[in-house]
Amino acid sequence: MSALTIDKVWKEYGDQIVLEDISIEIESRAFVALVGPSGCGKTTFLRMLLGQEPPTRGTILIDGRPLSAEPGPDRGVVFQRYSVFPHLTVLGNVLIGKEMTTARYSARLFGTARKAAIEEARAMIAEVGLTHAEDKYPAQLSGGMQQRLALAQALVMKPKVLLLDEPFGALDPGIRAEIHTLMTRLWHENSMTVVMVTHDMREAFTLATRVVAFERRRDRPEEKLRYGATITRDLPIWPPRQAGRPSLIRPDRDGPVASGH
Ligand SMILES: Nc1ncnc2c1ncn2[C@@H]1O[C@H](COP(=O)(O)OP(=O)(O)OP(=O)(O)O)[C@@H](O)[C@H]1O
Repeated sequence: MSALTIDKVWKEYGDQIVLEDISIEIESRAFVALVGPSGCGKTTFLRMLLGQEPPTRGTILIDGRPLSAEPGPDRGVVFQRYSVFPHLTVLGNVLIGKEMTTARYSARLFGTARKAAIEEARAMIAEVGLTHAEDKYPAQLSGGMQQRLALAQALVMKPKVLLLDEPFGALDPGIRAEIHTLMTRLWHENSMTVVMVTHDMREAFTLATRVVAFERRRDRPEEKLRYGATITRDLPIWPPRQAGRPSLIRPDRDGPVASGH
């Protein structure tokens, strides 16, 4: 389970109201694409789900319980850039999360614990197609490979909720299509709920189960500070997609495993 309940959430910075009265239930294993004009508070919303920012008012629950005050291993995040550590190799980047949580002070694992962690990391690296690049550093990877690495780094921690902030926004169209296929597979195979901010409507409709739009209802310059953005649309994708199940209508394209049609 990994359902999110956002109930009457507001976010204000000083006099500026950024988000206003946001309420939404996100069902377990959904893939929500969040769209909206620049500056309307999409990243702020993700940061609240991550636990980096508290709401000014309202509550956010995960599986019925309040979010912990700090980002925890139950939530993973991938940004458009800079999610990975430049001074660690591919393997080091995927291992670091385990090392930090298991060996809190030394950030090093030993013996069988280390062996098990390395095995898990290698399996995850294979999942995202980077086995041949295990010893490379991020600067030696293409943009698409870096984002695959960022996904592996987040997913090895088995997050219940994966938060994506325009993770594919800087990639070329061809590479983006490839990584969309990978993302779809990862969503089907891993038990997680995904919330992704994107500027790209095509991406939203390609990947999501539901597209949610944030917008300011009143946007005159003198009203900008007094009214925040809220949810103005909430569109389920048709035909419906369900994690782990092929789509009824396009099983060849929209499912966990390509059927070879
Ligand atoms: N820490 C902060 N302190 C003060 N204001 C902030 C802070 N973080 C965000 N804001 C303000 O909140 C508003 C929303 O910013 P946010 O980055 O969430 O928008 P966005 O929808 O993600 O934009 P974009 O699509 O351009 O990335 C902006 O006006 C920004 O200046």
